[in-house]
Amino acid sequence: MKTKHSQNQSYDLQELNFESNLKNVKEDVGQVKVPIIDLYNFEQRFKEISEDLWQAATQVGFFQLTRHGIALDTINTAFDASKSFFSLNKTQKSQYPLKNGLNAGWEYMEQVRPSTGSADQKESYQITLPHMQDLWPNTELTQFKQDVLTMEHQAWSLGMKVLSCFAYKLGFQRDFFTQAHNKDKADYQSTLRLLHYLPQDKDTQFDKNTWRAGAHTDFDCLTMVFQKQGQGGLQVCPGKNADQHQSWTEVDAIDGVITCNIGDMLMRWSDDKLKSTFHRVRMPKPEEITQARYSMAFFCQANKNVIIQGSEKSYKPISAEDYLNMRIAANFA
Ligand SMILES: O=C(O)CCC(=O)C(=O)O
Ligand SMILES: [Fe+2]
Repeated sequence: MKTKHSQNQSYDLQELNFESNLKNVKEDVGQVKVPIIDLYNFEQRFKEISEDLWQAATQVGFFQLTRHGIALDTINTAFDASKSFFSLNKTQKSQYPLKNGLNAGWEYMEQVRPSTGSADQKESYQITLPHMQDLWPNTELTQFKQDVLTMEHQAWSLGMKVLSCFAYKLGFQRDFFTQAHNKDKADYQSTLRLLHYLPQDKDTQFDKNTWRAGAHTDFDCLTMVFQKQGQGGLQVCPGKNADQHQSWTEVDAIDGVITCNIGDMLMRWSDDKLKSTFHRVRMPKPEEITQARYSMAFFCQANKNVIIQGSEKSYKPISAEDYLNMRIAANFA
């Protein structure tokens, strides 16, 4: 477990200063509607879907996808693989440790959010394809790699579909973001993250700074979160700028429905048109306290050598590698 770092630290990135000074947010649960977008008949309905996604991403920053083409079976198989990995004992899991700065491997309560200064109550295993050497638990789990790779590929494909709609609306070629998230290149850095939020002992008391995942915005272009029915707790707070904060709204956890949010990389790339949104995972309620929560998140992160800058040049150009490194450094000691 890592030690706390100062909450009033100052960072080079404006995004991180927002995050470390996150306050003024009402603690009541709000009523913001998270738009639901049906991707049925994607090719034929491309323009209509693009308008719906644009509306959701510019107004709210969070949306949920239905009829997106990833079979429930694929998702459940990946959840089963995830559960089997986290069920290994610590000695087994520690053979596959998180590689420094590379979003690959296993960590246990190592992520400290700038907004809270204390460790998230979770463990995670991350898959970033070019960095998986020695990280697959093939000896313990013979089917794991295959099941997880299937999920990774399908999540990437869907992410590229959604991003093609944003490319179209931003006036880029439709495959602009697909080129920028090229799986065949060594500098690919999109990540599938398996998450296990820890069950808690009934009698443990936590202070109000303890979270399953402390409030944050994501570093990437687009995040897709897979949740399981009955394992809720994800909350969002629309409005990126700390002055505009409203209140937190709980996002429904529904099997097969994918919850998406815009990350800071795409907010920059769109000259702030698309909204990256604060979110967090609350601690379990008393009646849920002994229950674990499993989720999976796919982070579309542009390849390392891609330069992030929008057509209006509102931000200085920065490579996706430098951008991600600064964000990872602020979260992992
Ligand atoms: O587990 C969730 O529902 C959200 C996870 C998340 O926000 C993250 O890992 O960035
Ligand atoms: Fe997140």
